Amino acid sequence: MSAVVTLERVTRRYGELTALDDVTLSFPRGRFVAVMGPSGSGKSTLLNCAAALDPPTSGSVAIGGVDVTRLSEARRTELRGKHVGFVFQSYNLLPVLSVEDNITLPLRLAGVRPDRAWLAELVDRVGIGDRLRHRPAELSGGQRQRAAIVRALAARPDVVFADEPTGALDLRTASAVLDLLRDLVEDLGQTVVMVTHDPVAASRAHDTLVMADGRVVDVLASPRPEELAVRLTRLAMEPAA
Ligand SMILES: Nc1ncnc2c1ncn2[C@@H]1O[C@H](COP(=O)(O)OP(=O)(O)OP(=O)(O)O)[C@@H](O)[C@H]1O
Repeated sequence: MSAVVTLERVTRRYGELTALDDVTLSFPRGRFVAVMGPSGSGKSTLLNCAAALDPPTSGSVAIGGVDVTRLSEARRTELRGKHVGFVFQSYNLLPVLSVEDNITLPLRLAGVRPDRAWLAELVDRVGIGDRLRHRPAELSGGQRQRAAIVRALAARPDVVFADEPTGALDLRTASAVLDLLRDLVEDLGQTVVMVTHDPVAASRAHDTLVMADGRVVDVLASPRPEELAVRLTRLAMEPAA
């Protein structure tokens, strides 16, 4: 399995605090990987480093074979625009733009011509074809997240990072969005890395990384939600090293 994103001995410190502690891992192409762990264990820091948003204090990160730790801020921004997609808990859609303009905005900012056939396929797949001319406020939470998923995939990125993508959704809508993400991985070979606090959400991924104190302490293949819940409860009860 080829790796889309590779972290080699990545450490991220904030002053005295080590948020990410010598992490080496890779995200294989076409996998859906969940990242779990207690609050403060380093999940967001891992995501930010792996997505070239935040440079590590030491170690290296490669996306699509390019060592992003050696790039200038401007080149990292350019690389993200073309190779990395993002999905957030709060959707991050611009309220004044139509859904369609929201979807194509990152492409236009990155100077990439939208591939209309690809966008039509994505829109059709996620089922928001009749909502493109609406403003985000006129959509349900689930529809907004579907629009945000189309936006994330529009540039055919190497990898999509999703930070609590179902955190603001009710159970049924969340389940449908997770099905959609899993289908995009299975059918299109997309790579998705998802941070979540929800063991049920994580159980829909192929693999789950469990973090504690800035390290990856477990990699579980297709874990059951109960198994994850027990593991996380134990970690939350363990005193920090
Ligand atoms: N910009 C920052 N400045 C200083 N400390 C930070 C910064 N970002 C994160 N930290 C610290 O780094 C550690 C890891 O934070 P991180 O946000 O990665 O954890 P997390 O697992 O995502 O937590 P949560 O589940 O609560 O979002 C925490 O102790 C946090 O306080």
